[in-house]
Amino acid sequence: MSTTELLKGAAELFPDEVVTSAHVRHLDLPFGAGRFALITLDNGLDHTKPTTFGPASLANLNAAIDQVEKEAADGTIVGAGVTGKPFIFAVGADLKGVELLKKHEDALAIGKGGHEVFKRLAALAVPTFAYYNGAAMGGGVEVGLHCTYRTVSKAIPAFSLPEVFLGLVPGWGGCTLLPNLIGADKAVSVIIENSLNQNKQLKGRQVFDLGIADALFEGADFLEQSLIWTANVLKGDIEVERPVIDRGEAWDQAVAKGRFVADSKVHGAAPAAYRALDIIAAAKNGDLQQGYDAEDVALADLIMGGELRSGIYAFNLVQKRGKRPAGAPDKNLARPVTKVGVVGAGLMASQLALLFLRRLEVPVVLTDIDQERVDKGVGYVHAEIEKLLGKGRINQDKANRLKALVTGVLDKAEGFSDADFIIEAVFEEIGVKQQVFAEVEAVAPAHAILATNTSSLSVTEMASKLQHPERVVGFHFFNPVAILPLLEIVRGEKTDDASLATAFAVAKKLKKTAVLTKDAPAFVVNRILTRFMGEIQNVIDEGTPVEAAEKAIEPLGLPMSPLVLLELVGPAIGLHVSETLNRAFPDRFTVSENLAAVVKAGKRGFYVYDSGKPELDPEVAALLKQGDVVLTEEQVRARVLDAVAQEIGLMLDEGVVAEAQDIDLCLITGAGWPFHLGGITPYLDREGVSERVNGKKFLAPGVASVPA
Ligand SMILES: NC(=O)c1ccc[n+]([C@@H]2O[C@H](COP(=O)([O-])OP(=O)(O)OC[C@H]3O[C@@H](n4cnc5c(N)ncnc54)[C@H](O)[C@@H]3O)[C@@H](O)[C@H]2O)c1
Repeated sequence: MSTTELLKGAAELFPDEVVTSAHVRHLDLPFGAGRFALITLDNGLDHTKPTTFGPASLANLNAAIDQVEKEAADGTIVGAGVTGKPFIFAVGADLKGVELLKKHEDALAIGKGGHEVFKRLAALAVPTFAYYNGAAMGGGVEVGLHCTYRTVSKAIPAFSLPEVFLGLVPGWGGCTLLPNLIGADKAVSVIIENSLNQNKQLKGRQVFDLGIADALFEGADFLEQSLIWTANVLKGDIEVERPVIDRGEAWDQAVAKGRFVADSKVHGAAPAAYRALDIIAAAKNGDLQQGYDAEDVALADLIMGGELRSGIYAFNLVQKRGKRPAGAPDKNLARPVTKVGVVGAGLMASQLALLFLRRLEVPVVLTDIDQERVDKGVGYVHAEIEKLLGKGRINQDKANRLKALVTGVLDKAEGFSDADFIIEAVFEEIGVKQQVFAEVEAVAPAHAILATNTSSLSVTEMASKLQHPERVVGFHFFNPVAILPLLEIVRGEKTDDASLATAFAVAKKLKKTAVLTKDAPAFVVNRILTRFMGEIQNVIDEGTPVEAAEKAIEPLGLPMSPLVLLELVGPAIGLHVSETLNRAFPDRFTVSENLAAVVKAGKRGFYVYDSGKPELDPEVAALLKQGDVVLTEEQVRARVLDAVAQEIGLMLDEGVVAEAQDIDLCLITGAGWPFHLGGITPYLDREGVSERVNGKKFLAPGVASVPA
């Protein structure tokens, strides 16, 4: 089948494709280097709608190459280049269309379509150049990899091969060409490590340093500089040197390292990274066509699998729902925030002070119960600003300005009398928090918002003794604050719209993913995690060995095992939250005697790491009192997943969040729950757990589901 026929057939599968044009214009290169054809990829929309490739877009590029091919063959042009519309080069395959594909053969056709078109670029009779002028991802990057040379702008906002992150492989040449260009080690870092590291993006300089691009230019006159460089290359005045690729053992080691990274992130539970690594491993022999064929098969298999649907679902949640939170009140009601007060200068409070300072750049006042603690909190913020300065993330002026904006006081009246937004992060005890809010209300302006970072207590109860409970909101951050994007915004019974709107406006400035939750015990993430961990603890308490209980959860591919997570949270905090939830829902949340004993013994967790790997601490083993019911791994998994599905079902019935999507958004952004699961509800739906437990699926048909 010809490329044109292949793409025409595929176009019917993508009914709503936003079509990218590939416009060819001609220009004379500087220094008399000759006539040049420049293809510009453009979908005709502004830069917020990046250029993508579906079959019709590929057909347009194919037609542009028809023209350029003739000109190259008859000597009309000396070279050809590809660039993008302002701020965007191209961001790859049209995922909306890919999601709709229902047959393996159709998925295969999409892979082949891309390959056939891009390969023609590589086969032109003249040298080709990709000018990465703006964001380049996936298929966009791969178009450029087929060119002879590449330049990149210092100003590009993002550059990545994010396929593995989404549940695919870079399947239009990425897995094959990149290791052949820059070596397996660097290719693995881009394709596997960056993707699995929350889809880390490269900046222009890194693209150049990695050897993906041959030249790096300022954003302001990028195309002009690129064309001058092109002229110099074509005239032989600039010679591009490429490293000799080590095809020996180093290649195998790089692939092994990639497998180690994949194992540590997804524990074999998601296939994409492993499929990509197989192709990278095979690319060692330099046989490009063999690599492209393997890419086609892997891509089609993955498009038909569940991981991609979950990946796209999760991506859309974070990109869309995360930015436009469901249930947020009219943003025009929000009041300005020009000064922030933070009560407590402990672990969370000092991180919060730093965050408010950096994002709002307004005065931030910290307070605590003694001067030493206040000084420690301010000292922490200063030290973090110094670190940012040291890393070149801010300049000296900004560091000085930020440092001058943060102060510490003992007297709340002195610090908070002109603050508009005051957040408390003191001990997790309702009495202490009520007392703190009463003291704050006595000195703060009437319009000031009183926010609480409580992890599990009732916001309504906390506000109940105040004169103005309507200005209290829950503002629950996750530790580490700089890394976890989630912010659960809790509406108390009396919270008014203006206070809530202000909370959402602040969250936006803090660049957090805000999710509105009802004032229910432990809100979203802590409630689900506590039920999840609680059920694992239950099966351990009943008699299943610790190692077997942990192993049963591995197929979920969580970033860490449940008991390692407990260590991170702190067993005492875990116990405390389970006690709160046990008071609220005694039928479902138990307080484990074994966990209480571990906490009482002052242990930081169940494991010791003497051998480098977690092993049950013999002292903890001696403390454990277990029953004699030993479950199989399947039974443990079923118990735990059933418990989670039941809890989510109840939370949705109670209206803790608006929809199941919010649960997934919370788990992804607040607990690092894997993208390849799409949070948790698509997984529970797919595994039949939701229907078994609640009689129905969490998500509507077609959302994040696998094609029938
Ligand atoms: N640690 C976490 O991972 C985490 C995550 C999210 C939310 N939280 C919540 O944040 C809050 C603080 O937790 P933390 O881990 O930072 O605790 P922490 O013990 O590190 O800090 C609490 C600070 O509050 C101070 N404090 C106590 N009473 C005070 C008062 N009356 N006036 C002023 N300061 C007072 C203490 O001296 C201490 O410095 C808790 O509500 C907790 O549930 C904690």
